[in-house]
Amino acid sequence: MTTSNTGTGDVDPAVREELGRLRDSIDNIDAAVVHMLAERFKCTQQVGHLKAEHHLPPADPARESRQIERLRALAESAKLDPAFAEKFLNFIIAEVIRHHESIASGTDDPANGPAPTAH
Ligand SMILES: C=C(O[C@@H]1C=C(C(=O)O)C=C[C@H]1O)C(=O)O
Repeated sequence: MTTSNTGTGDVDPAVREELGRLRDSIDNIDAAVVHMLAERFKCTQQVGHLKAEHHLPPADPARESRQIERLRALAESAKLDPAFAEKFLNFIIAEVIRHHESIASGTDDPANGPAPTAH
């Protein structure tokens, strides 16, 4: 019978140390991703308010196509799976469009980010 390693077993200390070092980097990267996404959503919330104010549609498929082409090329040169990069961007854009629809209909959650200041 095989036993699964739950992470609490008798692991070589050198392996445990290497794992801990790698996980520290993963935690730093995850924090950076969260901060970058938060900044991106701050911008897209402002775009949403601008669009609602000027009666522009929430989604812009032509812009999205250009972004996807660009991101796929960037992913390829970074040795990241372009299909994954595309899926990831589409996932984010879908959420942004949902926010833009809520802003346009006046049902947006203020927790998603403030309206831009008056100009
Ligand atoms: C942010 C915008 O709105 C939508 C969201 C996009 C995004 O998250 O990058 C891109 C295009 C639009 O469908 C925009 O038009 O720039």
